[in-house]
Amino acid sequence: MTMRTQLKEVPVQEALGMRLAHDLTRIVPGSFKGRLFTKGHIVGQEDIPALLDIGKAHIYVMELAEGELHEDDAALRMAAAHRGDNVTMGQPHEGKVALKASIQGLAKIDPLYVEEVNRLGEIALATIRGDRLVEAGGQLAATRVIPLVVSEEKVVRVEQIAARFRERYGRAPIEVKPLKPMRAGLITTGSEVFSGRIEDRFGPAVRTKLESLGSSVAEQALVPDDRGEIVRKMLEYKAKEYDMILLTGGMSVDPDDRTPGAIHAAGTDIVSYGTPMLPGSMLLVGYLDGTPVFGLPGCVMHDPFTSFDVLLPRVLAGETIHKEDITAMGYGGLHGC
Ligand SMILES: Nc1nc2c(c(=O)[nH]1)N[C@H]1C(S)=C(S)[C@@H](COP(=O)(O)OP(=O)(O)OC[C@H]3O[C@@H](n4cnc5c(N)ncnc54)[C@H](O)[C@@H]3O)O[C@H]1N2
Ligand code: MOO
Repeated sequence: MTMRTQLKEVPVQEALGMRLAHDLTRIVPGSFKGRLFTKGHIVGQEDIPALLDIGKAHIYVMELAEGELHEDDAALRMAAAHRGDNVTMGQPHEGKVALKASIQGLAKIDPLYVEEVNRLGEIALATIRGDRLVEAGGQLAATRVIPLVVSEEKVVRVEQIAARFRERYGRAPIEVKPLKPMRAGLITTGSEVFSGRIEDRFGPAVRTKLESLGSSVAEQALVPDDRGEIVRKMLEYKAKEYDMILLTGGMSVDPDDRTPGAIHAAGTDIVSYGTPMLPGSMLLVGYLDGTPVFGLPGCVMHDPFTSFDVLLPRVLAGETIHKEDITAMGYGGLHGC
């Protein structure tokens, strides 16, 4: 082993038979971005024009010093440090290692952890937002070091931050919580629906949403805009021990909007009526003796992604929603209006 990593530049015309020290990227706007050559590839005669085409007049021949890591090995070690339950780790690709969800579930990624790692410098850890639904195979994070060669000490620092996180929270920094199948009782308010003036469109929308997450609507009732009727139905569903009670419609400001009042009158501890996210600002979330209750405004029937799509996966993952979870939704919560 040499004392310092030796990176020797060799003109491509003289590189015949030499091994590439890293993946080489080709980008053609609009049609291609990826690796043209893989680390370890032995340069052949036919490769020389292709290398020149991507602007490589020289290649690196590398002898790694003790205490230094190649970008691929550094990325693999860092990804392994971050990785927790239900997360798969890919192979290095242009010095980058991706972490993906192996199941549908709730992504758990701590923003302060991500910042602490990135504060080290020469390290890039990019993630999706945590506490959001991720589908099986969906990406969670990708990590790499910035230089081609990095001191091993830097990677050890990442491993120490990850170990401290695990010790403190009893879980890995990046993991996916599985969703429990839950049975919901659904109460659809609205005299125009109850009387048959218009067809119910909320039931099918909520049913589809729950089923896509492995849960179901066990029972649905249509009720008029009448506080007493709504309260009675809620207490009936509570007695039937459904895992969740969902109410639709009548969530805004009209005199016929009786749903929030009824949810309160039934004895629900209201965590929040009103959510700083659009669409879904009139959503109510609370607990009736421990059973999660959602009051769903009209937009949930219409928009594909609302505050309900943020909060439902958390409830299905077994988490309790607190007031701070709601107030934190405003920043980045404007999706449409
Ligand atoms: N002046 C204000 N107007 C509105 C506010 C506000 O704060 N001030 N909030 C807006 C927001 S945000 C939403 S979302 C909507 C919907 O609120 P509601 O939950 O009260 O919805 P409804 O008034 O009950 O119904 C609205 C609309 O949707 C139809 N609907 C309701 N349920 C069903 C169903 N099961 N099947 C088919 N169609 C249904 C209903 O007939 C109305 O057309 O309010 C904004 N306005
Ligand atoms: O509950 Mo409504 O957005 O917020 O459309």
